[in-house]
Amino acid sequence: MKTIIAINNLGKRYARSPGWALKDISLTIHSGEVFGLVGENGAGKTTFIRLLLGLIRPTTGQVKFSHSPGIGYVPDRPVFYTTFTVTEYLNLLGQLTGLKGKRLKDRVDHALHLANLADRAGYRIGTLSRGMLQRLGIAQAILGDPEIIIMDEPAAGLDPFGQKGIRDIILRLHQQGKTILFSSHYLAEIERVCSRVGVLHKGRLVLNRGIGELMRERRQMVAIEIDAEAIVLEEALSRLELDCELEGHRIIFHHLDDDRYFAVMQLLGERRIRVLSLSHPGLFLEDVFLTATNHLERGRSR
Ligand SMILES: Nc1ncnc2c1ncn2[C@@H]1O[C@H](COP(=O)(O)OP(=O)(O)OP(=O)(O)O)[C@@H](O)[C@H]1O
Repeated sequence: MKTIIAINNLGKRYARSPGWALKDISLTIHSGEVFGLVGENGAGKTTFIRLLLGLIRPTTGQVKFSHSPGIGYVPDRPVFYTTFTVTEYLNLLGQLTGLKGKRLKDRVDHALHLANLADRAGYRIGTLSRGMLQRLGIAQAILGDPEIIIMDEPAAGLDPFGQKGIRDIILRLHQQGKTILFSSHYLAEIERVCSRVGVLHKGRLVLNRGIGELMRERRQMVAIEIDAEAIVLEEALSRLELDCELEGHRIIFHHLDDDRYFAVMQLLGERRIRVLSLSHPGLFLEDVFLTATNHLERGRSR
């Protein structure tokens, strides 16, 4: 895999701010990957994106690009001239970046098509819905055919249809070989479109893993639903030294091999507790996120 962005020991401390907004971030972005950045409010996502774009200067470290790739940027709230039509606006932007003639028309048509806005081409921007505006933000970012596209919470505030619209565009861009980096609060979005996820927590990168790798690990996770409150087994399970969480009537095991599985079944048998179902837990990335950011109160019933 070819490195396209190498980030080394990146840190940012804003003037007159007591702490670090971002600290010790080292990360490699590969060409053609879709990298999703998650983190709670104030975790440092926007700061990271601004540093990548060179909009602010790092306090420590550096961002190196393998060559000079074009970069398209979709801010979290793109601002437009609302009296322009969609096509007029994209034409103007294209002209400002030096496009003209057939090439300009082709690029505008391509951007409209990719952002699923072709049927709104003649509409005034002021009449567009929130989801359409967000897609117009993507259309303007891809107008110059950049190699890298960086988006700050592209699906924020959109309904499920709007979110899916953004996901579809990201997947289309990925198919075209673009390198995409975006931040999001929607874990389902990250899970569906990203090849890798990074979790920022209080300015630090606490997790940086491939989605495929996380999926494989997930297969070792097993949730057992029982006909009793799981909390009654807390002591016995901790004596067996099992890595698990108790949630209502569910016990979630992180790595349940055959021997441990047998021990658990024996324990349940002794207590006359019935197993209602066995499954792989559902909210996969949410668990990963919560564990990485230490919010999960392990072993406690909720
Ligand atoms: N211009 C600034 N001056 C001082 N502090 C700032 C500035 N911009 C951001 N911060 C602080 O840096 C930290 C990281 O903020 P940042 O906006 O990067 O987080 P975020 O993860 O994007 O949050 P959100 O999800 O709410 O957008 C926060 O504590 C924030 O208050």
